[in-house]
Amino acid sequence: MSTLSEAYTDHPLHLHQIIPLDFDSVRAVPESHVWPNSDDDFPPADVDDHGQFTTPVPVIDLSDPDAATKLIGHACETWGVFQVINHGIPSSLVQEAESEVRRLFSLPARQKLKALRAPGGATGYGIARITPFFSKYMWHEGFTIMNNSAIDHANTLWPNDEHARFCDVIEDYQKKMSILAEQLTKLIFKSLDISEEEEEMDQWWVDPSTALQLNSYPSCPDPSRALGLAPHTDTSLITILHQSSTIINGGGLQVFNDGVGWVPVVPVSGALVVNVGDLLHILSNGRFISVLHRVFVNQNLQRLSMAYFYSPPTGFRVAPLTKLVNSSGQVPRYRSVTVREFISIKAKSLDKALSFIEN
Ligand SMILES: C=C1C[C@]23C[C@@]1(O)CC[C@H]2[C@@]12CCC[C@@](C)(C(=O)O1)[C@H]2[C@@H]3C(=O)O
Ligand SMILES: O=C(O)CCC(=O)C(=O)O
Ligand SMILES: [Fe+2]
Repeated sequence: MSTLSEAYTDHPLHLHQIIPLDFDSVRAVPESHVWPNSDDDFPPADVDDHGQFTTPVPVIDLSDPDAATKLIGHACETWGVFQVINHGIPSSLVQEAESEVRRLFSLPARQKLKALRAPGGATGYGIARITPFFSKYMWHEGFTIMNNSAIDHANTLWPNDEHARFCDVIEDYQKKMSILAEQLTKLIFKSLDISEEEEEMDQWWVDPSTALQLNSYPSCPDPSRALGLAPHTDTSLITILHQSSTIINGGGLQVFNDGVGWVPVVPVSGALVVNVGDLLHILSNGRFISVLHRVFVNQNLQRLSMAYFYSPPTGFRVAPLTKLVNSSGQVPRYRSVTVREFISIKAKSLDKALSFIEN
């Protein structure tokens, strides 16, 4: 059985597509990082007299899972994203993890480069994998963790015993995220009226593909000319995201909603953001939207986020769920692909990946 990190080895990148800028040393946005002005499409969504968005991203309370199921199904169908509260992850753990992430990105650039992602590798320090698809670089640095890779990289980042706290907190965070991801996936299937036993999923729950992506968006001398993360959809089944509470006027994470436009995902205290990814879009035969999202940056504040990507095992075949297609009299919109195959298609074609597997 291949692992998630092995799925990326067939798609090596060049070092200039991995090494982040030394953000501490720049006083202006270099030409390589200047994006055309996107003021034209922001703020597009309607705002009321108090400056509140009239169509905010749904916030769902998980303390009553039965009540949440319908709301989750509706949010996946209309937005492809929602925020969850009362999700059972202790806020102290989330805060500790955020402060470890801050400690990591506060290291000097030369130190962080010791944990640089290898050209054919999947884990470690570096810029977003989607970089080669754009002519400009993003105002972003990331650190990708898969399975136990945090330990190896943390040893090089903090050669003394300062890595232990980072490893312990991150391990605990990954464990709790995997429980929540499984719970959310089961609720999502329930909302589709699919029970987990119907689709041979035993192996799925035992050996899901998971990754934790730590993101830093350093403060930027001219945020109107830079972009934190370019528009993309996640390859995952679902992504669970914690964002630091920095409220960035007109910035931070934004999601695209057809008919509404780009809408900010305003941080709600204690909430986690849940995105529908491409694999759930395929399984639901396009009913659930793989949400397009992007990140803007701020002049004074660094923004941090932690994204937990949850997918079936890499060898698992993903196709529109039979029961769903049969019961609604639809035809399957997508052919079946293994998770590994889809990662490979996405690595080569990014936003065209779904159309490449369309029937
Ligand atoms: C499992 C993964 C999803 C991801 C690629 C990765 O190997 C780890 C990083 C993830 C990330 C984070 C930023 C946006 C994104 C598109 C990227 O370039 O790297 C996602 C990838 C994804 O969802 O495909
Ligand atoms: O930082 C964010 O809010 C979004 C991060 C993201 O989209 C990702 O890691 O895929
Ligand atoms: Fe994303």
